[in-house]
Amino acid sequence: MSVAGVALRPIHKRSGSVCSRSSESIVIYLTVAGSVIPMRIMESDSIAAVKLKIQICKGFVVKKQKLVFGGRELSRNNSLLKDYGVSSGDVLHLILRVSDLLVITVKSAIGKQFEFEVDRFRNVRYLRQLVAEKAKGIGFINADDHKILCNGEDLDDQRLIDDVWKKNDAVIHLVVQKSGEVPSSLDERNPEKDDRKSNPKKPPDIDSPLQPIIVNPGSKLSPTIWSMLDSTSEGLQKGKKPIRSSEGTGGTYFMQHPSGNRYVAVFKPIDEEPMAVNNPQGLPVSSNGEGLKRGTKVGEGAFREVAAYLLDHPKSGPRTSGDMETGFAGVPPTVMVKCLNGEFNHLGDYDGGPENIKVGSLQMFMKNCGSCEDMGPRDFPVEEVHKITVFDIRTANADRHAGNILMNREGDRIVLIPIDHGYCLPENFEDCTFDWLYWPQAREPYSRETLDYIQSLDAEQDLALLSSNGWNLSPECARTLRISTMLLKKGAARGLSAYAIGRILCRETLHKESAIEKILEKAHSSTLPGTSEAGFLKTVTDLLDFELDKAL
Ligand SMILES: Nc1ncnc2c1ncn2[C@@H]1O[C@H](COP(=O)(O)OP(=O)(O)OP(=O)(O)O)[C@@H](O)[C@H]1O
Repeated sequence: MSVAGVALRPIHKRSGSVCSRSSESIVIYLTVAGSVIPMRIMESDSIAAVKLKIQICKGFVVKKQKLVFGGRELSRNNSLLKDYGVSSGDVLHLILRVSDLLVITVKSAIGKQFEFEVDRFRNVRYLRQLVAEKAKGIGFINADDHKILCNGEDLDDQRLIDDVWKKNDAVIHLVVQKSGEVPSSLDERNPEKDDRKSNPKKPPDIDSPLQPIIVNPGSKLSPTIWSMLDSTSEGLQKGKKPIRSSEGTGGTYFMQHPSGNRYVAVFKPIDEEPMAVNNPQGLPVSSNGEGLKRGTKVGEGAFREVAAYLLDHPKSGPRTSGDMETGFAGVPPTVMVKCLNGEFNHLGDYDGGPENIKVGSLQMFMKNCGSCEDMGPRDFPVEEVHKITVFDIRTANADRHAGNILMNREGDRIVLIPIDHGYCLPENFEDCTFDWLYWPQAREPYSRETLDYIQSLDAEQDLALLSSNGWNLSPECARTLRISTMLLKKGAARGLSAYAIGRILCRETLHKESAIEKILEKAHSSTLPGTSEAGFLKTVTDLLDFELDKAL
């Protein structure tokens, strides 16, 4: 992944065209990182065109932009600004998804060159450890006894990579040079910078800064989840601070391993979700409680994250208490926790008291080499795409863009890891969007194994599972799960592809209702008031059968 994702200077200045006045143009105001930028655009511009203009005039690359207006993400690129109700004088919030990973090239004094992808919030000490590891492999001895220079300057171990990068181009060129005597441990080199040394008696924020929230005492957490909780908790107790991700619209924190050498988990507090009171991106608080996607509520994202993990059954069947198996789609293990730390975004002063405790989802940090946004879909294995399509269809996911699928390499094979499920199981289908719909793999038939998995799904069992874990879905969300599961099973049984099934859930344009929305409308108008849920679903089933037969 390249750091050149967000160019901070205008990429191209064109006077007299996109940034200039026109008789049909309107002025909107973009708020970004605390500043307000007026922009002249055409009312009939599509969202894609506006993003392109922002790129041309302001230098922020299109795929790193998220626009929010009136509490709603302007996520459909082919829709027009006016479709979303934007008019002259309106204020749009621009959120920039800056990548956390930087590509760093390190050159040794003897000309050997290494390339690393390093999180921008890591420090130089961490980079030196990476160099040492790599150097060992090629017999380059005592690499740890070298110093790292950038433009001739000796970089202190505690300097953040982000800080170093700011003064440089897309790639940092560092030189590793043998030093006279470099102390091997951080404590020897700069004791006052280690929290524990400088203040050995400083107590941890609370006795146990992190605790799982277990609603049903009968349900057991898996050893994998316990190990994630233990490492995160120990990391916090050792002063390893949560590090806020620069990506995303909500507060997402990387939780460090006690060694400080890697991340173990990702914490998302409910009060920092988009449009919640403590959102660190400065999004306005939701006026009606609705989240960024239609049919979701602010503050429920963390529950949805946990529900996604619980519902992602392994191939062998529904997750039982304490189960460690990876789910069919590979949703990372996720649990609800409470956590206390001064690094989180707090409205008032932080005093470490009980009112500062945050509730949110804690998800295992998954090793990755970027997201599906970073490359075209051509090389993704069909089965990897299919497992995501199965999950998204059955949960009617309203936020499946390519940035929410991480990629990892296992040998030559690319493995896809679905993340960010805070908008799955919405109350309605209005904002269902699947980026994979236009990937070629979505048109391939499902394999026998996938078909068997799909037929094993049971929405009633799923609802009971969520309920036993403390989340009783609202009747509207439960209906979504029932209908989506039914659609997936019926479509797959007819031999339809993920594309053919998925497109029934998605709107083509902002105001054109999807097939499933039309079916629900028809079902409503053809059932009498007071009809039972089972009766209503029977009508939906008949209409769905008709729609699916049309797709054959
Ligand atoms: N389980 C995970 N393992 C590794 N990295 C993760 C994980 N979850 C999230 N991330 C990283 O954190 C970033 C922000 O997380 P995420 O996309 O879930 O936040 P968000 O605020 O919900 O985003 P969005 O604006 O897309 O809704 C991701 O782009 C990804 O790089």
